[in-house]
Amino acid sequence: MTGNPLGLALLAVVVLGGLGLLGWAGYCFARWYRADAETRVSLRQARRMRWGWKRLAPMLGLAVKDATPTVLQQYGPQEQPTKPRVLVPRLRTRADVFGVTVTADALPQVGLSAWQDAGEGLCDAWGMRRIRISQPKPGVIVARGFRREPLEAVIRSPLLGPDGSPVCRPGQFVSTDDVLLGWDEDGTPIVLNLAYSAHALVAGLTRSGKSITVNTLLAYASLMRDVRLIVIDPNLGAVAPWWRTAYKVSDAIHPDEPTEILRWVREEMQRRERLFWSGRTDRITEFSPELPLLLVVIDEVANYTRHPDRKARERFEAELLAIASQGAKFGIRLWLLTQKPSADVLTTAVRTNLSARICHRVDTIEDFLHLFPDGRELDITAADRTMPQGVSIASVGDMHTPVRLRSVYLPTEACWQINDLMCAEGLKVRELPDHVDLDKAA
Ligand SMILES: Nc1ncnc2c1ncn2[C@@H]1O[C@H](COP(=O)(O)OP(=O)(O)OP(=O)(O)O)[C@@H](O)[C@H]1O
Repeated sequence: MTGNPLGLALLAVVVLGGLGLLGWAGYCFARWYRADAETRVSLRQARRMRWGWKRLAPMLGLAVKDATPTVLQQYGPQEQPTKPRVLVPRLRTRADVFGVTVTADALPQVGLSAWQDAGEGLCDAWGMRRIRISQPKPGVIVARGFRREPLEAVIRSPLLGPDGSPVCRPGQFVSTDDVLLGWDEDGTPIVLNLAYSAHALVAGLTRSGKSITVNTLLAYASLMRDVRLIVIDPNLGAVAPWWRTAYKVSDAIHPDEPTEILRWVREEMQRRERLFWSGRTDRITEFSPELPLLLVVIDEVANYTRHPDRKARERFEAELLAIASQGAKFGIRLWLLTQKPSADVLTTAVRTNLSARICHRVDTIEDFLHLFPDGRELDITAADRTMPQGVSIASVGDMHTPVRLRSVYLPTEACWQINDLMCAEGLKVRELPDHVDLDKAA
């Protein structure tokens, strides 16, 4: 066979085909292996959709008959009339935790409106709860099928493995990496970029999901090698997991200690001002372990801004305003959390500088309007008793209009575990307070 060129060519084709098949099988296995349980269900569903497509498309009027004879039919024997061919749009599928996205070629007479008419049939045949059909560009149809509603699903943070323990390592991220906050109702990921964003305000009634949303931010930030965390929380809830590793922490109820921390931040801003001269710039855009981005998170800020000690309260507010209005260009990011976002909690001067807004369920439309002044024109509101825990109205980054956001689920226990990891790598900054005995608590 070695001397036979045809044999050699055949052997090469078989070997290459075999290798291609092996590569494809490897790719499918890797995709399957890396997927979580929900994505695996979607992957199975996507396979069924592809297999049944040739039969389904003509039934739903998404195929066309082409009577043009092929070259063979044209020049071959002409005894029988040529049978029209059935053209079915080519289908590509992409599975994710919510369902399957189908991309198909539009055919003549089978454009967007034909797909929209077939929407209900597709929904039933593909076993979806909802389907959204769009045409992102001429000739391409996208049908997004939802097995699960993104706003109803509880989706664990990608920082956690299937058993709920962290699958991340300290220093894994940098401030320019996107932080996945959650998904909107169409399953579009909502991300935040600490380096390119500014300050933020998070509001919502108690148990509406503020801490879980901010856990994600704190967890990613603590794993960024060019970010330092400063956490202030009079209720201890948000600060406790980060007590050992954050750069500065406070659980004081009186405003004086937090004011001291904010004063240090403001002095740091003054120190950084010199860099503007040497760098011939008016803002810091690049961060490093030596010049880190400072993320300041203050939970239940109303505790300080409405504290009965008027003088202490005013000192706190003065520092807060200085950081809110000037801090961003010096590499400071301020995140304020409050149950009630009213004017007596945060002055308009502070509030207008908090450009990212996340509003979990609030009591009144006025509370919602404090975050979204044009809220009456929106068709969504957070003053809604049916709004589930973990869902908010959010406007972050360069979003044009606010969206409903389902935050990823990162429970506080997981934050403790991430901090255990950091401590194991020698990143402990301080011991837990004297009165805390973790062994006893366990
Ligand atoms: N994204 C989410 N996915 C699933 N469940 C969530 C989510 N967010 C919140 N929850 C549920 O809601 C509960 C309350 O959330 P969280 O502690 O974040 O509320 P909170 O607004 O911070 O309350 P408080 O102001 O009292 O601290 C959580 O224990 C969890 O069970």
